[in-house]
Amino acid sequence: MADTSGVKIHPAVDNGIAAGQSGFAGGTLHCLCSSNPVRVTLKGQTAHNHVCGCTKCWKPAGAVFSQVAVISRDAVEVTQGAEKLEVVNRDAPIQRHRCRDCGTHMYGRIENKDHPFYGLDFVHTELSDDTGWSAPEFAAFVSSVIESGVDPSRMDGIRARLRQLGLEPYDALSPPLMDAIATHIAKRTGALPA
Ligand SMILES: N[C@@H](CCC(=O)N[C@@H](CSCO)C(=O)NCC(=O)O)C(=O)O
Ligand SMILES: [Zn+2]
Ligand SMILES: [Zn+2]
Repeated sequence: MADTSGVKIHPAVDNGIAAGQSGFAGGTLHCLCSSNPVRVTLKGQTAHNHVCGCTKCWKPAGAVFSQVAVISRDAVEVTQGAEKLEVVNRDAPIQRHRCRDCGTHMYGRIENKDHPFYGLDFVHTELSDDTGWSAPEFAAFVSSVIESGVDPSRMDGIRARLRQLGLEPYDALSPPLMDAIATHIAKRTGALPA
C-alpha cells in the first residue's frame, strides 16, 4: 500500500468530503477579486461532480486537481461583472469563461451542438459560500497531473489517497460518462439506432 500521508488533492476533499443536500436549489459563485467580483447564479443542483487532473480545468492555488461539476446551461446566469469575463480558448470543446482580473474560471460552456455534453456547463462549486452542492464522486484524468509537472513517482500515492477518499481514479472520465459519450457517437454514426 502506497504512503498517502501528506498527499494533497484539493481543499474541498483533503479534510473529508461534505455530502450534498437533497433538494438543494442552487446558489451563487463568485470569483476571487476582493472588489467587484464576477458573480454567477446557478439555479439548481449540480451533477457529476468530480476532481479532475487535466491541465485545462481551473485549480485553486497549490491544488493538484480541480473540482468540477456540470449543470444545465439554462440554469447558469452571470449576475455581476460580466464585462470582466473572457474566454480562455475559443477553439477548445469547453469554452472556459474566466475573470480577466483574478483568472478564476466562472463557467465552461460547450457551443458545439454535436458534442456529447452539449447543454451542460462546467462549474467549480467551491466558488460558492452556499452549502449543499453535490459532492465529488470520482477522480478524472488522473494521469494528466503529470502534464502539469507532478513527478510520476508520486502517482501511486495520489491514486491510493483518491481511493481512500472514495474517489475512484480514472485516466479519462468515469465509466458511465464514457458510456454516454460512446452512445452519443454510436447514434451519430448509425452503429446504434438514434
Ligand atoms: N491530458 C489532457 C486532457 C484534457 C481533457 O481532455 N480534459 C477533459 C476533461 S475536463 C473536465 O472533466 C475535457 O473534456 N476537455 C475538453 C476541454 O478542455 O475543452 C490535459 O491534461 O490537458
Ligand atoms: Zn476576479
Ligand atoms: Zn478537466
